[in-house]
Amino acid sequence: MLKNGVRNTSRCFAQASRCNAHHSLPTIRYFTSLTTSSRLGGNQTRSYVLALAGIITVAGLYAGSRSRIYLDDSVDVNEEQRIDPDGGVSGAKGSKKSGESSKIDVREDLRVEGWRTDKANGKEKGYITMEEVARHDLAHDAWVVVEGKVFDVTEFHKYHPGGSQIIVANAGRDVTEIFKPIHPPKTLENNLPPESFKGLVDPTAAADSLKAYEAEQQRVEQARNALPPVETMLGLDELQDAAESFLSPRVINYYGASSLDGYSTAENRTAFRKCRLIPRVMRDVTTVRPQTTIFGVPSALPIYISPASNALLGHPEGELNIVRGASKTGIVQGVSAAASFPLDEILQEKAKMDQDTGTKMGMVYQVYLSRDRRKNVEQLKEVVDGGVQALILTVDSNVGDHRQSTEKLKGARGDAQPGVRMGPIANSDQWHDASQNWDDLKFIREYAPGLPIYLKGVSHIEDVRLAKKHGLAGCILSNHGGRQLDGARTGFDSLRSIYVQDPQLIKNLEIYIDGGCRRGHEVLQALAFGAKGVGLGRPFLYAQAAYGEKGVIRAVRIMEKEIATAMQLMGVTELSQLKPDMVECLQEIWK
Ligand SMILES: Cc1cc2nc3c(=O)[nH]c(=O)nc-3n(C[C@H](O)[C@H](O)[C@H](O)COP(=O)(O)O)c2cc1C
Repeated sequence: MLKNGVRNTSRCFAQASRCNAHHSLPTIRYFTSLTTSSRLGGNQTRSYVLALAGIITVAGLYAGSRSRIYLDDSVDVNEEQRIDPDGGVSGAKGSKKSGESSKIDVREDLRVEGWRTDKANGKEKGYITMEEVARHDLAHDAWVVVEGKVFDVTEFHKYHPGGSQIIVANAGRDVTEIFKPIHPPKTLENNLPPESFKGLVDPTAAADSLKAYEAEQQRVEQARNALPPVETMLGLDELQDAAESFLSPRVINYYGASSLDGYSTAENRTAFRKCRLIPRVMRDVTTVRPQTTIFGVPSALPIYISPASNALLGHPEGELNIVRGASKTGIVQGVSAAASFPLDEILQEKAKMDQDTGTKMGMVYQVYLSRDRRKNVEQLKEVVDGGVQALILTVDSNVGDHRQSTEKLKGARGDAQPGVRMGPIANSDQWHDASQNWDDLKFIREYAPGLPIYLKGVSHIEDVRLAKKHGLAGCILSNHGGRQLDGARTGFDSLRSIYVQDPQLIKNLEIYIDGGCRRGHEVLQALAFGAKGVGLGRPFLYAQAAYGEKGVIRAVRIMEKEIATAMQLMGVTELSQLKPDMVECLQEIWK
């Protein structure tokens, strides 16, 4: 059953549980990404809904008691982290997963499985050189090496549950050590048509490639271990610097990348600087209370972790670091549809943390509409069964991104080479659907009944109005960290503009923003214009990359201290006391 040269993949990959029956495969995951397919058991949903009110009450008490900040000389808001016995840098020495090394046995008799082993780049009994593999490093011509075998994944990557980007970014390379720890044996052999197998690489070259990979892993591990103690990190940018001091250029690029010229990414940072704060004085602010609810869940702070893919690229424990850090600090984690651990593992970690802490952490799940809606059905079922508290539907990614810096870094020849047809470009990545529209909400609601839905990636006031009209719980004003439409207005500027036009709209709907926020007082600026909370994406990727779970905790503590201090200096004890007249902004004339 071939579809575009891909056997059984587009449906089965996202439906691992059902496919297992077909292929006798255990959980299927692809590359550093994770599938989000359904593996959780049946009807926890109803009981969860029934229990929700009670849980929220308990969690509210927890968040309230835990993070109330009494600021006097004897209390340092960073104290908790220093004494946190579990705050060690998990996985800093490399997890079991990353420590596994490949055993490449090119003598393995592939013929038993119907594979030809004597075919090598057209030459009988020859080997494919790594130089030859490196020439196939493009989306429309992508080869990878796994355990000495060369595969053409040009069609396959389009159907990869974790998105094609992670494969394309690694095309032309030996990906054994990225691939192997998170995929069952023979995943590619079992799921690709035989013609995708191109041959074998010279065992010496494969071994060299493996050695180089292992040396790189060692370098990263040593560099991470040599970082200054996490307590010396005083701002989120310092955590980024720490991570970037040792991460490979590819990972730095992946986390930092913007679309095209990075205009929107840069604007995200400067947007906050167009405003100045006008504090109130002579008010008793001995005690401040920065707690709120985020996506309907009690939160210690008016910030949350924006869903961002592939945390594993920065640290072997990836999203699990974020679960632990968010749970221990009482903030909400947004889990990306392209997270690098499968949702069931993330949910298991959450359950463990809930048990350890005796409370229920806030976790919301982000989805993209897939062109193959069956993938969404599986995904939503797992999400609902897993008991996440809300859905974030990201709608600014109806087509894939265009990250020139990433393509350049890869040394890709680009689609402009002679003989390769330029546009119109048909996007085939499964997690983007150019046809998505408001009617699709019916579909989402059908498979995620009762879950509040927040639309992420909204900029225009009319779309906020439409979201309200369609009964959505809220909107996240965002330009995706500047990774989608370059030139798109920043989340903070959208908030200001919408507030000026229709303040009531913001009062009647939960509005969040994200993009470029790195300081506590910037969060307060957004709250003054009616935002319920602010999402931070990259800071948590960097924090966990540098220091694992402890970095996540540190990032939260940094923001906690900054928010609490800024509240005191602004003369407010409750977030609701922040008002637009306490922020003054440059008024651009755009029309
Ligand atoms: C590496 C990376 C991966 C991301 N992956 C996703 C994703 O899978 N889904 C999504 O809705 N947003 C994703 N985002 C966007 C973030 O949710 C958020 O909108 C953005 O990072 C906010 O900007 P900031 O990084 O300046 O805080 C990603 C951002 C980055 C940097």
